[in-house]
Amino acid sequence: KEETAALKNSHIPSAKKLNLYSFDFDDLPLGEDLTLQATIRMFLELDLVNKFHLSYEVLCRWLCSVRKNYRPVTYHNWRHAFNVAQTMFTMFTTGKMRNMLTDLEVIGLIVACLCHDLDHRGTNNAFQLKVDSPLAVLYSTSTMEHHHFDHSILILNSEGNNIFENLSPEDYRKVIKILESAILATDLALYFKKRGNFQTLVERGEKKFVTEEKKELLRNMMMTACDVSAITKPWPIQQRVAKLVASEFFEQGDIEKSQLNLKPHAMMDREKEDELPKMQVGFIDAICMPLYKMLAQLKPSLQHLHSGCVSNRKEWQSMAD
Ligand SMILES: C=CCCOc1ncc(C(=C)O)cc1-c1nc2c(CC)[n+](C3CN(CC)C3)[nH]c2c(=O)[nH]1
Repeated sequence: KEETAALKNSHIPSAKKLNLYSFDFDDLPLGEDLTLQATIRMFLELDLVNKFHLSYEVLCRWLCSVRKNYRPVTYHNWRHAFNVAQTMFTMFTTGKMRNMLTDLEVIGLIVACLCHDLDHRGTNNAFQLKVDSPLAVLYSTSTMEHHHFDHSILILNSEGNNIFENLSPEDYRKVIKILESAILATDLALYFKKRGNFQTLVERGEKKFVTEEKKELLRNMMMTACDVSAITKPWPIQQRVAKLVASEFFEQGDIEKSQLNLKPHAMMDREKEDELPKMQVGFIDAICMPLYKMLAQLKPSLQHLHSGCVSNRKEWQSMAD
């Protein structure tokens, strides 16, 4: 398609120009095409095209397919996936995590970030069950996350979209396993289940994460850290994103009230909008802060994420007071 050719023949701006190495990266100034070029730039900066003999044209076609397979929902759209991937890129580079991971893990995680919310409908797992969506029949747990992974495989299996076509059969099997585990890990229910194990390792001063099990645990904690990384951004960015998240939550709450005659979760009830700052502080304390604290303990070069989260918590707390 012409979109693939346009991207393939376009001049890709430098990482410096795109501010890709910053934990304070803001996608707002970038137009749609520039988000695709910035993603290509990340693959080039990580030298993934050479290391895995990626066909540049297939990479461009695959990226156009991924973006097209995100629905234009209020928050869980292409830009969310793009931002999550940029945080992962910055954790690898500025955050100095790269030397803890193999090349296969690096490409697996970047692809997982870009694909982790594919075909999201702007509603959560609980909602799928409430409306008896076919997805809930297919997957009773981590419903959406299983669908996002499925959709990732669907795209890879489409003509001219398999970026992993030149990998050895063994590497192919490994990277798909990394992809599946990483995408499923974005279900916060799984994060809660595994966080204790990670805490034990970090408190014991684990630095290497050598066994397969420990590597998978680290990768999956990184996925959650990237997924909620908007909570660490400079306040004006965090406030803008929180409004998008809140409106998507409220859209679901509206449906639950009007069409399902159900009382929505407070977070999804626009009549409780004044409680959002308090809920954000709760979300930060329950989910975000412990994770960024552990990651900063493991790698001091990740401290910026923790500091951003601390400073946004102060902003939300002052709004709640
Ligand atoms: C202002 C509040 C509404 C917007 O909310 C947000 N805005 C931005 C971000 C972000 C990552 O930047 C994150 C949130 C945000 N996300 C939340 C999530 C994850 C889907 N949960 C689940 C449900 N609970 C278990 C029952 C844990 N509670 C949240 C919350 O209170 N805020």
